[in-house]
Amino acid sequence: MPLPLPKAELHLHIEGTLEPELAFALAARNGVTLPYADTEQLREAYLFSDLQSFLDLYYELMAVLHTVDDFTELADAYLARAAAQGVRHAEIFFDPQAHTARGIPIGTVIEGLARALDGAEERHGVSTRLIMCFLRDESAESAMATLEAAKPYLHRITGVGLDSAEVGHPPSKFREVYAAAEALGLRKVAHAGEEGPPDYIREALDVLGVERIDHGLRCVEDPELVERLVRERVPLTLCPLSNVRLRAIDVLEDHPLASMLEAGLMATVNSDDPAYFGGYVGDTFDAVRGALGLDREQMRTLARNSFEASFLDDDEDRRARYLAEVEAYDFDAE
Ligand SMILES: Nc1ncnc2[nH]cnc12
Ligand SMILES: [Zn+2]
Repeated sequence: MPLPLPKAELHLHIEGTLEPELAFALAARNGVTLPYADTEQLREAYLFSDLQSFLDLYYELMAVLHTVDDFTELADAYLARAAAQGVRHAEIFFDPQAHTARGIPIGTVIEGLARALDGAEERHGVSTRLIMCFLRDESAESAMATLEAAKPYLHRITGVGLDSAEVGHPPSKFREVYAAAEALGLRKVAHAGEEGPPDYIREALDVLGVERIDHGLRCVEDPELVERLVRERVPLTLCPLSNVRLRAIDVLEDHPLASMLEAGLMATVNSDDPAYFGGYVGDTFDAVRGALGLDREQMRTLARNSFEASFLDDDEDRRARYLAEVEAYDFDAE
């Protein structure tokens, strides 16, 4: 087997890596009854009409996650899969409010994930960072309380993000929370322009001061915004398979990724919620290459961008090693 193109994954919800098999195993272990007969019936529910229809199932299935070990097992399974697809570095989102709302302490979630991440280098050859996301369809007060509750674990957390149902929940709702996160030394990203309008991307930059935009797909509707994103080299963590499954675009062949690269945008390709959207990040690279006819240099650019956009600023030697691996990658050996 040839080695896959080395890459970083920058947009990955760990709860979105919950495969049906693990969901049923954890349900049995924790005495949770799922409203699906088996994994096959569960998979049949993976037909989404929009972001909300996915989120309903995503939050429902989280009911199987209870213990520190559950979170460790979930993250370790992701890291094994990601490593096999060429991921050398992963910046992993988690949704604490989706667990604390069910009575699971935030410490259980973070300790569980951190145990898997602590072993990731040795077990899988993957370096990691953890990004704590606030649910934008919950209140700003709830987000602030979550940030407060995370204070004993800040040494584990690199940054904050913003996810869940986008439309009607503009970034500006979280102005104070992001200011507080910045004061704590946390890096900042936010989902914007997935289903929401281009102005949400502007707000994420101008009001929240984010360093990357998660998705950012709808920037293409606004040439002035595209020009700014190019000029400021703002990374976009695109998730093409997610966009198809959540009906933001009809078919992968229609995805604007190629034209975004041609426009000079700092695009990266990621999997979002791979257990639900039909592929991990290596599968996603393969899919866009095939559907959009990307050439080898475009693929190399995507890999290079992923490391350049990563939060490896505290470990520039490592970033340089990864970038050297990208430049040395031999497509002829595939
Ligand atoms: N694609 C996505 N958009 C917003 N919130 C999410 N949570 C998990 N996946 C998400
Ligand atoms: Zn996402």
